[in-house]
Amino acid sequence: MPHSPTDLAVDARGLIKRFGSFTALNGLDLQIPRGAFYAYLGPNGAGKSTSLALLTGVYGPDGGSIQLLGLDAVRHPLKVKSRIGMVPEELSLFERLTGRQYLTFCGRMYGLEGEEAAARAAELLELTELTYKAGALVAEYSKGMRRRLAIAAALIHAPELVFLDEPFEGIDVLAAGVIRELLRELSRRGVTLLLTTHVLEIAERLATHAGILRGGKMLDQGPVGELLARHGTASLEALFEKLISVPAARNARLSFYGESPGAVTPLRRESA
Ligand SMILES: Nc1ncnc2c1ncn2[C@@H]1O[C@H](COP(=O)(O)OP(=O)(O)OP(=O)(O)O)[C@@H](O)[C@H]1O
Repeated sequence: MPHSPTDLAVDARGLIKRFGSFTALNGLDLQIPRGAFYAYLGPNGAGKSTSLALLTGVYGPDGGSIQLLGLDAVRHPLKVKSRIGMVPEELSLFERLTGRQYLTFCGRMYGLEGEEAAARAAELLELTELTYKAGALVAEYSKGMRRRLAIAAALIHAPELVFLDEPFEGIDVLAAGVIRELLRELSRRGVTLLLTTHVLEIAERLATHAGILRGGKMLDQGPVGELLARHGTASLEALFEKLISVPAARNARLSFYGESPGAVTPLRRESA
């Protein structure tokens, strides 16, 4: 059954984005029902990060429309930004603040009173298991800690819709479990989540809905059960393989290694 626009947290239609003569998004449609946990899947270069940059107002689209939470995101960017959260793939945090100061600063940027921002920062540090690092400068955080801090920062204003671009990148197994639980809890509370990941096992565990894009176009999207049934596949991984053609690299040759161990052709040195 088609969704009415008010049922949709994200309703992007015909999105176009060009970089010079290259078309990165080529009429992309993306629909996410409110409350869904949407796995946004596609091979490297499919256009996932570019489309998230458009949805969150980093770039303007060259064509198409974007409705977020029932609002036109191009015409009302500030109203929309106050209700959405984003964890980008490339993090740029304020290195000379401590983790606690950074989160409190983010809260203040969204208009929270000082005490409220500090209280929320403390809760989020606890939830992302960063309390023990709260007083250290962000510059001293490891890659996984930085990502967890970015997730905490994206939640400080209690957004109704959160975009997470590769949130599990660089996070160890235990911390990944903590973040997965945090995302599940948000989902239970009705927050709409979009997650990009190349680890399909994560998508498999969390997603209620999925969309698969390639070459800047949506190949198919919908509730996970319906998608799998439609394509006769048993898992998102099988669906991904079916919809995305086998990369050319699989048929490429490795000519300069021997067939068996030790059979590598030795380097020939130019004689002096
Ligand atoms: N600033 C830019 N200038 C030129 N081309 C760009 C720019 N940003 C992205 N592209 C191109 O747009 C296409 C989509 O890139 P994008 O980063 O959105 O892909 P992605 O699906 O997020 O990939 P990945 O899984 O590798 O993160 C790619 O071909 C990329 O080379």
